[in-house]
Amino acid sequence: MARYARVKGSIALITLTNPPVNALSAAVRRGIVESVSRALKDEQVKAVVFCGENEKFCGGADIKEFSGSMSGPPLVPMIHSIEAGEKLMVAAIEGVALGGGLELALGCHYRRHVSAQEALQLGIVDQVAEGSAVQAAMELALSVIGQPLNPRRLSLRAPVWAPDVDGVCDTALAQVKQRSRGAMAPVACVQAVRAAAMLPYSKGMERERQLMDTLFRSGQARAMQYAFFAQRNAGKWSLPNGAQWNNTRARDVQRAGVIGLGTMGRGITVCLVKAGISVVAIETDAKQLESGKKAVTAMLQRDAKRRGVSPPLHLLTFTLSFHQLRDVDLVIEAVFEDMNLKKRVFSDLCKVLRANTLICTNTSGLSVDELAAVTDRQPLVVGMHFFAPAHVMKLLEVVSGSRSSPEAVATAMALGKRIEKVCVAVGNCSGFVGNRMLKLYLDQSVYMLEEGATPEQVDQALEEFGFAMGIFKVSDLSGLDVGWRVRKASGLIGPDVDPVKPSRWRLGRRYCPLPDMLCQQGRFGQKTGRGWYLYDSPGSKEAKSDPEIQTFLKDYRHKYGIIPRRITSQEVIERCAFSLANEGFRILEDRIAASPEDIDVIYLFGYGWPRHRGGPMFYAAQVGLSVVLEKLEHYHRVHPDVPSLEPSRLLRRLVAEGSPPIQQWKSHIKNLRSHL
Ligand SMILES: CCCCCCC/C=C/C(=O)SCCNC(=O)CCNC(=O)[C@H](O)C(C)(C)COP(=O)(O)OP(=O)(O)OC[C@H]1O[C@@H](n2cnc3c(N)ncnc32)[C@H](O)[C@@H]1OP(=O)(O)O
Repeated sequence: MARYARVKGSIALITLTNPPVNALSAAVRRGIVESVSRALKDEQVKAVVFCGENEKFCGGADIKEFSGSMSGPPLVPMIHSIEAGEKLMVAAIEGVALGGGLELALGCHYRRHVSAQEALQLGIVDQVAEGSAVQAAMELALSVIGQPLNPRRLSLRAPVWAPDVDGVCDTALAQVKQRSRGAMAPVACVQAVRAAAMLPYSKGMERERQLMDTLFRSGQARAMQYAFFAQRNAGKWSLPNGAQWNNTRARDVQRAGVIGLGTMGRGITVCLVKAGISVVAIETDAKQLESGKKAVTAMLQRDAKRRGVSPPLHLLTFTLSFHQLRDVDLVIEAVFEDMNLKKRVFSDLCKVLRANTLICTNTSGLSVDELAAVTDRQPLVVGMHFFAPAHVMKLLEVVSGSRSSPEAVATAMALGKRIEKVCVAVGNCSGFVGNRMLKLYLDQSVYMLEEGATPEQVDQALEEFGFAMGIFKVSDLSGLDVGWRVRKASGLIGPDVDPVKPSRWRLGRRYCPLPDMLCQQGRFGQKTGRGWYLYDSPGSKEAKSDPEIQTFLKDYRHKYGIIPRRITSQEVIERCAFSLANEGFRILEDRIAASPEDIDVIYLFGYGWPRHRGGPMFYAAQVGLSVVLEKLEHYHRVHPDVPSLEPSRLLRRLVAEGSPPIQQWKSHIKNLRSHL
């Protein structure tokens, strides 16, 4: 809707009213068209000022409408009629002016913005005002009423022609194509800029419309719209006992403790302090404490310098003494990923913490219930699974154990939001959601190496699909020794395993010993300068093909009598993506995740899944569930020794029920026990 009011005698004030961000829904567009027409007809009105309710100009087109049939006045003709209007039009921009909101502002003859110095420099706005933008816009309108409008109409401006504009666009296009990894919209943006710079206004607009039509109809647009709402819905968590985001109060956290100042503990400390929370950071070793202190201080100083503020170092206490934790509201344990060590820390914490202090564990997959069981406060224990580097990565899995209280979950979710993470509440199982699925994706990748692929081929296929980095590059970055240690701890590698020709069969299923064999050679990835790839020196980042790995793989296949075959990019994507989705369906069956959207958000923000592909569950829906089922059945027939390739019950059920849209999957999961 749009509200119309006449103010200061000669000004029509049109207020966009569609909370929370005044998106341009059909009703809003209709309201604008009617209000503009009224203003144009009213002889007393000399100028029109547009603003948004609650000091938010406009968040753009209403994305919710994109999935249905569009009704109401179309956006572009509406903006054209404003621009062509015979009365002065001014946009009073406060808060946001995004997408169609910015277009509406650009259609006006004058603009202002409350904070965007950069927009001023770019010539997008004419003045930056302190105080009320609406008042400033009205004063501006009154001061320019009567001046000719044609020079203010953007459609009448000559294209910005530079002699080398074509070359500049070619260069930009090449760069964008490389960076966008298959995403169509960034490429179309450069093409639209080229059209704007080189063609007359109407032709440029026509070209933009064509580009927009293509994008609008694409699966990528659907994926991005889905990802947008999935991200926002993830915050609206619910537990089977009825507790949910809007009926459970989170506790206020003023002071927190962080246990362990390794890579994760340092990143978590930085996040908390940046959000204004006092942190007591604990180490057991003086040297480690000192190096943690230096690293955290340096990170905060760098960040503060970038933002032109002073680093909040006064919020930090570094200590070797657990007793300093007695006043904190919440503790995040971030010690080494070792169950016994974590249990010891949890018992020690209970001796010093107040009885009502929450204990959170930053584990990437250990049982939250098992850890909670050693404490005197099981309802106050939850998992907070951060992703490395913790001060950079947006994702936080909040793990609700079987005895975690709604208040503890609410507090961890609220704290995550406060430190600007995208939080997803998940249930407790080995690996939770993200790493439980990752295991199967990693398995498929190494099986393909056994069968004939190289790390380069697998990575290239994944990067062409849109991942920022292929799985083998990611493994080198995170360190191959991490998984090796986990496999040792879980008994998959031990004294019984032949070090020269290890078995390819463990726990009744196929096992690929290649990663273990690499670790035995000291190839831990970037940190040792050698992993699946070769690096110039330990710690360097540029991955180069390593002929030794090619020979190693050849020898390995020869040793085990494997005849290598050509593996296509299609097979790489199918085996990786469909394995992920298949485990995602099992996770939904087990009720470890509340919805497919939550799983997709985890993969988008924690594992580099390309946004223009929505997430593994959305991708499966887009490819078609019956196709995914057929492919999984095929791969399971070919690899009967890989039970995880067997299609999940839920996938079969959904296909049998006619492959309903992803939003309806939840209602097809009935009578299954929930862990959330
Ligand atoms: C009819 C014409 C069709 C063709 C038009 C072609 C040209 C125009 C294209 C566009 O305009 S596309 C849309 C461009 N706009 C955006 O992409 C903005 C997206 N929104 C945001 O980035 C953020 O939401 C924000 C505006 C910066 C606000 O961020 P904040 O963190 O303050 O709040 P959120 O939690 O993100 O959002 C609050 C609430 O509002 C809903 N919402 C936000 N933007 C839109 C929108 N454009 N359409 C519909 N709904 C929107 C969001 O889902 C949240 O809802 P709830 O979760 O609270 O229900």
